[in-house]
Amino acid sequence: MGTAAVEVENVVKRYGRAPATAAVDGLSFRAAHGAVTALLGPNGAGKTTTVEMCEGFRCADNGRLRVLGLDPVADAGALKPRVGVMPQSQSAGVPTGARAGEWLRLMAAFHHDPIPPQLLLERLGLRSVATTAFRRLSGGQQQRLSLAAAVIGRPELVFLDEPTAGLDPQARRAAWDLVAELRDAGVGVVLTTHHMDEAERLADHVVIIDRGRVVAAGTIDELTAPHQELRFRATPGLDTAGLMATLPDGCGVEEAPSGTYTVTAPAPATLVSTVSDWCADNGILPAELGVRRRTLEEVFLEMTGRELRDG
Ligand SMILES: Nc1ncnc2c1ncn2[C@@H]1O[C@H](COP(=O)(O)OP(=O)(O)OP(=O)(O)O)[C@@H](O)[C@H]1O
Repeated sequence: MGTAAVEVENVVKRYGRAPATAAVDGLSFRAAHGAVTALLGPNGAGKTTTVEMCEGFRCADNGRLRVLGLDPVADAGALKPRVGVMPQSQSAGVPTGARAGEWLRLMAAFHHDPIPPQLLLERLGLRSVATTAFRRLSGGQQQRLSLAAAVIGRPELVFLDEPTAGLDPQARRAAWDLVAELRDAGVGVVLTTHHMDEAERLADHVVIIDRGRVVAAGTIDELTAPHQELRFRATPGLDTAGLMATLPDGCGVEEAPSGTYTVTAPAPATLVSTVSDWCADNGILPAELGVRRRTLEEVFLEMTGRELRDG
C-alpha cells in the first residue's frame, strides 16, 4: 500500500485516571484512498474512540495518527474542508429547530464545490421532509441527514460511525449506494458497523477490533477463505473418529443433527476429495455434499468470542 488516507500506529487511549484497561490499546491499521475500510468490533471495543481520534476530536495518549498525511489535532484546520464526519449520535451539532434542507444548504455554503443539497435530499429520501425541523424528523431521517451533511463538501475522506444504525432496509440500500459511489469517485471511507452484511457488501478492507486492539484484518476473502466447511448427509452414527484420522491436523468432524456431518478445516485443505475417498472406502454414499466458506459473522464471533460482555 502506498500513502494511506489514514495511518494509525500503536495508538493508545485511556479514559480517566490510569484505568486498568485502555479503551484503545496499541491499535494499528491503515485505510486506503478510494477504498472502504470497515471497523468491526463488539460494543465497547474502541471503534468510536479510534474514529474520534482520527477526526481530531480526541487526543491519543500514545502512538501515531495521520489523516491525509496530517496530524488530526494539530492540523485540524487544514483537514476540516477535506474530511467528512458522520458522528455516532446523529443529532451531534444540528440545532433541533433547523429544517433539513436549510441545514444542508448551510453546510454546503462552507464548501467551494458542494454536492447540490437538493440532490442529496433526493438520493437519501429526504425531499418530503426538507422543510421539517430536525427534532421532528424520525431517527432514521436524522441519521440520513447526518450522512448527507458528512458528504456534501465532496470530501477526500469520510468517517461514518455506524452510518446505517436504525435505518430501514430501503434507506440502508440508499446509504450503501452513496458510499459505493463515493468510493468509486476516489473518496476514502472509514466506517464502523455492527452489520456484517454491510461490511460484506461495502468493505474493501475489514479491521476487526476487540478490547482496543486489532485481532484480524484483511479483505473479506482473506478473512473468510481460510475457514472452510464441508457438509454432507449420510446414515446416522458414522465413525467420525475414523474420518478425523484421515484429515489434516486441526480439522474437526461433527454430527449434528443426526445424519448431518460438518467437517471444518482451519486452513485451505482438500476436504472434498479426502472425505469422498473416505466415504467410498467405507461404502458410504454422501448426499448433498458441499463446501462453503464461513461467513464474516462466524469469523467475527470466532475472533471476538460468543459470550455477551458485561461492560
Ligand atoms: N467519554 C468516555 N469516558 C470514559 N469511558 C469511555 C468514554 N467513551 C468511551 N468510553 C469507554 O471506552 C471503551 C470503548 O468505547 P467506544 O465507544 O470507543 O467503543 P465502540 O467500539 O465504539 O463501542 P460501540 O460498538 O458500543 O459503539 C468502552 O469501555 C467505553 O465504556
